Amino acid sequence: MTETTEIRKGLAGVVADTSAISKVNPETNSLLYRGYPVQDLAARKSFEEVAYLLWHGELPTPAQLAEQTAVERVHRELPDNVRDAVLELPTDCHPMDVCRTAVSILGAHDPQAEDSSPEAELAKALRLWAVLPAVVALDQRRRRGQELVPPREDLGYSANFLWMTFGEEAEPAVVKAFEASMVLYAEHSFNASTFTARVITSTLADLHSAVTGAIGALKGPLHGGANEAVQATFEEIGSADRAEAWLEDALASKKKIMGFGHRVYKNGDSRVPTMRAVLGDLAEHYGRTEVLDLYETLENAMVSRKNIKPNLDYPAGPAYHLIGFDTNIFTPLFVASRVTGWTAHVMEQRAANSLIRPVCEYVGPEQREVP
Ligand SMILES: CC(=O)SCCNC(=O)CCNC(=O)[C@H](O)C(C)(C)COP(=O)(O)OP(=O)(O)OC[C@H]1O[C@@H](n2cnc3c(N)ncnc32)[C@H](O)[C@@H]1OP(=O)(O)O
Ligand SMILES: O=C([O-])CC(=O)C(=O)O
Repeated sequence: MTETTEIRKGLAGVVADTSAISKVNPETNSLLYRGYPVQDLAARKSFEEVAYLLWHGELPTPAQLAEQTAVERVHRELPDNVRDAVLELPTDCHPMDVCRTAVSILGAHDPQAEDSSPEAELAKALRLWAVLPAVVALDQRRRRGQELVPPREDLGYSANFLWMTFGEEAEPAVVKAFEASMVLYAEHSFNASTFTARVITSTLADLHSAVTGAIGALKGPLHGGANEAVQATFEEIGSADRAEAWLEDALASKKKIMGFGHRVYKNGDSRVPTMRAVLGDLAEHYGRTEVLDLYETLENAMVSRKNIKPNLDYPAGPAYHLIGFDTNIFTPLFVASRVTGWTAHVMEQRAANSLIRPVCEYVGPEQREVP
């Protein structure tokens, strides 16, 4: 390396490959999945249709959707051996550890684990997507000392997810809100967890390994873990009248404010307006509009103090809290959604693979003799 080598810490701004799956445009503050604006997909399409779009590049015809739905509904139940393994895990480990472990075990049992043909990759992606709600729901229930609730084949993906988690049918307004969050979380180009999945795939490792690694990358609070951290912040602050003082203290002690800022968007996150509206609907639905006061006060204070805007995790955290999910389950909800984007990227990477292996500038000691 020469003295003029430019080092891009965190690969910021580095264009590592091409992708046809989604386009994040910070200039226009837009996000397209396969060309479609995400806010329009969230308003008009089901999560099942969006999953199909991400995997296949086009929205499904009714027949294609019916075929995918039939497979998804058959694979909703957690196999006994995976369920038993999950139940063995300590209840004080993080639910992301449970997700990561469950996906790894599912891979070990998958008959097509080592088959990386496009057909097998798609089949594995679909099965994993279908079964993840059962992992998340089981984990929340076992921690609460509740019985497992089996899936229902007569419900759509989101309604069934809520059914398995809470053991009762969710109201349509809640299903709609949850569904929108699943669509918004599904895909976001070369974010850290997706890039992790692509790095793992680039070594020709299997799809379950890529998703297991991606879950590890998503867990951190600088990425997916922020939605949980936002709820913790809200609980620490307590009420809107304390938000400004809390923020002053937090900034004075150089704390990162979770749910704010983004590596790519510098003027707000394209998904926030839609998720903020969803949070507003949920707050009205549950009669909890005081949450919105705190939300707005903290956002306004952060923008006026630092000019840093919220990211998707900021409205998603309190929205999931209102629905009734335990805080430590929020990032696994992100997993259940993002598994669609991750696996679309696994397939795209495999179709035009090159081992991902950057270089670094060595700054350790010069060569020396072993004493
Ligand atoms: C769905 C998602 O994964 S979205 C991301 C979720 N993550 C979070 O919400 C965690 C909080 N946010 C952050 O830590 C950051 O904004 C990141 C990691 C998301 C992006 O960070 P980067 O692009 O690397 O920017 P970086 O962290 O260098 O921040 C640039 C400056 O803004 C400040 N900044 C950025 N975000 C925040 C924040 N949330 N709170 C306080 N200051 C912040 C940094 O301290 C830094 O200030 P400095 O130049 O005075 O040192
Ligand atoms: O793109 C990123 O860096 C993080 C993000 O918003 C996401 O993965 O949804």
